[in-house]
Amino acid sequence: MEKKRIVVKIGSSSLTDEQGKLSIEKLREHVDALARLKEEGHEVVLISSGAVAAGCTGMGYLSRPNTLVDKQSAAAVGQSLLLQAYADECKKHNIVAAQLLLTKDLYKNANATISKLLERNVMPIINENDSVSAEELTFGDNDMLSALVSGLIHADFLMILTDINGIYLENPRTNPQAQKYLHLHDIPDALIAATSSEGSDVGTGGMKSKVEAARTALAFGVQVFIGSGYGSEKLVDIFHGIGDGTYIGVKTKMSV
Ligand SMILES: Nc1ncnc2c1ncn2[C@@H]1O[C@H](COP(=O)(O)OP(=O)(O)O)[C@@H](O)[C@H]1O
Ligand SMILES: N[C@@H](CCC(=O)OP(=O)(O)O)C(=O)O
Repeated sequence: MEKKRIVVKIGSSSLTDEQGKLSIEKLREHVDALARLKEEGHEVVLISSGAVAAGCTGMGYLSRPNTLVDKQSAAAVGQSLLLQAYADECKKHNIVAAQLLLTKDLYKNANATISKLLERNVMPIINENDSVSAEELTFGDNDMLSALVSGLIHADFLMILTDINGIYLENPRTNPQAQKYLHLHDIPDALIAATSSEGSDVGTGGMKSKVEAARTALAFGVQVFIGSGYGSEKLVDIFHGIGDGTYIGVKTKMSV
């Protein structure tokens, strides 16, 4: 099978429990799936949210804070916990993890480093450098960061994992009858207008920021999947076109 360069973005909603706290069980399942993707011979880059959620307990916050400085402080506490958890789980698969904290001004400087890490079979784990970002979520959020990084490193595929299994005509939490898109060739303006920025309690940007990110990634020639999945085969399944979500810019079955 041809080696592909794959960027996987995991949102806060896919890393937290019902109380909004970092779930090591969920994180472990993601790492098992990332390891399977690497076993298939692909280069894998992870963009992971979750620093704010992981840091709330240490800061004494009962729920996700609203002010910028509170979120930045929670991220400062949570980022090290998040990375330690990833490093521990990666080690079980003999994967070395590397942390990159990027800002909008300087993210392009990471290109050579990411390439070198991939060359050495190390898995880059990227987040925004929340505690020094001048304004909240300067990339828009990690969805846009994942699209920009995908373009920067000439990725073949961007997989955006979230707590909902694809793009619906309307937010299914508001309208449970809403129809789901299985495949989109591109992201029309009407879809961006129709999607909501209302997300989960722990997430940022809702589906709107994901479809905007998908449009950016497509413009760079990167194929996109937005959806969810369970178990260690979920990312391999997404790659093979049988993921539970919406494929954008690709035929549902990828050639392998
Ligand atoms: N049209 C839509 N289709 C699917 N989900 C939508 C739509 N509009 C809004 N959403 C919401 O987007 C949420 C995912 O966004 P978010 O909470 O930011 O996730 P993440 O933490 O993974 O980035 C879903 O839980 C869903 O309620
Ligand atoms: N950088 C922040 C996450 C920002 C963000 O985009 O969150 P999400 O919508 O859950 O992907 C953090 O690590 O908590």
